[in-house]
Amino acid sequence: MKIKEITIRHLQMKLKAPFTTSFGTFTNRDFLLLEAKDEDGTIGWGESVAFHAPWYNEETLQTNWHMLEDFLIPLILNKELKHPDEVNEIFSAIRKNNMAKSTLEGAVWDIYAQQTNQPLAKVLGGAKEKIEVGISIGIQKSINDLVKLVDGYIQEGYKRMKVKIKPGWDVDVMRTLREKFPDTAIMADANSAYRLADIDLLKQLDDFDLTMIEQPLASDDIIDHAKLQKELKTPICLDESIHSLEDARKAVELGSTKIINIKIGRVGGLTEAKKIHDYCAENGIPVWCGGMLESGIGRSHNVALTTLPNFILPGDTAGSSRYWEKDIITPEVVAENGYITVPTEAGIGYEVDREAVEAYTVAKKDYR
Ligand SMILES: O=C(O)CCC(=O)C1=CC=C[C@@H](O)[C@@H]1C(=O)O
Ligand SMILES: [Mg+2]
Repeated sequence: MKIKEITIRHLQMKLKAPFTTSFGTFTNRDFLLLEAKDEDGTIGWGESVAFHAPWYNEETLQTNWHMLEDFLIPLILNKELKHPDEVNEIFSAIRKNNMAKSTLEGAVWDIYAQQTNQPLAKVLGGAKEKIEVGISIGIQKSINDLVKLVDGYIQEGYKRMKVKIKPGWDVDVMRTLREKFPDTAIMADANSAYRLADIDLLKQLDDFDLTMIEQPLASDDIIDHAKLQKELKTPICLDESIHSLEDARKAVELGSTKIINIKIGRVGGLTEAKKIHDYCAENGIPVWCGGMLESGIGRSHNVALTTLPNFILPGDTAGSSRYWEKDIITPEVVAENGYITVPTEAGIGYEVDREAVEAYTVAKKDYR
């Protein structure tokens, strides 16, 4: 396969509900969508999960565009590729910038799956016909608002609730949720809001039978997480700290984590995500697929990856309707009773709605 043309589009999609982070609240999702065409005219799609601001990691929509245009596209355009794994190898010469790398690598995987006439899930080595998914809920104005949201999602059939916590919005919140929903799988995502000095407060969360506490400490730490895990009954799950197979190996060997949230963009693409999945499977570390408020393109890649056997915990790949009035794929990703049926068509298994893509496009550039 030889990629002959690439188009990068900046899309701006309005979120159904504002998304609050440590950087503040945003009402739109701005992201890059990459369309690649090979010499046979086969078209593949990739999505950058970088946000418009560097609050989750150091990458942004703009840094991704720069890295793709000035470094990553020139390394791939018109190059003979036998397998998408070669992209990970070619990009190893470039430091970090994983979300930018993943954007282009994902499109190459989509083309490869179409050319071998297989669903993306199958070429990745997945076999599940449906995947179990949960829902991620941001910080709300009141505990009562949160309870209503959780109740609604349980009625929709979602079986796992991920609830963001931070100092002042943690123990009381989790106690109330556990009292209201004694049998529901509940986990907390702290997004690095705590320090090792908060250990006594975090130990109080052990009373609520949480499935895990995601990334309680600094986003670049595995040492303090190892110290904290020794004191906590609840498993720690790392997200932001894990950027590669090597990071995963070191964190597991140190005892910093018992569960890993794999996000394709954060680790540089599907090839690295598979390597982390396989390592964790060999070492008894369950994984699940995190979310980054993706459109249907990124969501379809998450669905495909989650079909691998060690994705044994529900991930954050909710249905398209969780975030979008109208997604850019047809059919949209639909979660029914907490499950998504895996597409069986070749490639990502969804059609791209070009009319919707153009409607959301605020900038675009072609590369040949
Ligand atoms: O995409 C989704 O539905 C989940 C998004 C989500 O929970 C997160 C996205 C990015 C940073 C965090 O806020 C959180 C996470 O850390 O997983
Ligand atoms: Mg997280």
